[in-house]
Amino acid sequence: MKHHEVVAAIIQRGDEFLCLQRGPSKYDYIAHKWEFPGGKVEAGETQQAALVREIQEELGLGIQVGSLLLTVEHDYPDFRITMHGLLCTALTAELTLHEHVAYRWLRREQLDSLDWAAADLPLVAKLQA
Ligand SMILES: Nc1nc2c([nH]c(=O)n2[C@@H]2O[C@H](COP(=O)(O)OP(=O)(O)OP(=O)(O)O)[C@@H](O)[C@H]2O)c(=O)[nH]1
Repeated sequence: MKHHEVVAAIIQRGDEFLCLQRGPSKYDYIAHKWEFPGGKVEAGETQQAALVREIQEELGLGIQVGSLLLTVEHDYPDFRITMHGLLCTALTAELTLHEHVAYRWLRREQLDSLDWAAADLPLVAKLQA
């Protein structure tokens, strides 16, 4: 089965976290789910560089990458991911959705109100712990 190394940015602003909703997908278990922005790490790229690149591409946002919150191994029916969730801060205020369909800034205790991608549930649980 295919395996991807993925980085996800848990972007904090004050006491709120940035949550993004994916649009349609060929995989129904991913479509319209909420996630932290990010994507696949390319060959030869560091996790930090991949995250800065993805957040610029997806949101037009500059970020400072901080520490690792958690690495999650998750098996979806058609592929596997190793996802590193890194704590980040936004360097700019404005964001534009280039790939996602919606965004929300939510406080810790509100995070479990969203329909998250399955791989993100351990990240959400750790933020709420
Ligand atoms: N970015 C991101 N991907 C996640 C999260 N949770 C999760 O299961 N994934 C999955 O991890 C994979 C990451 O791929 P992506 O589509 O975001 O990455 P990418 O932009 O590099 O992909 P592409 O250029 O191949 O379209 C997707 O299958 C996505 O569904 C998450 O919180 N953030």
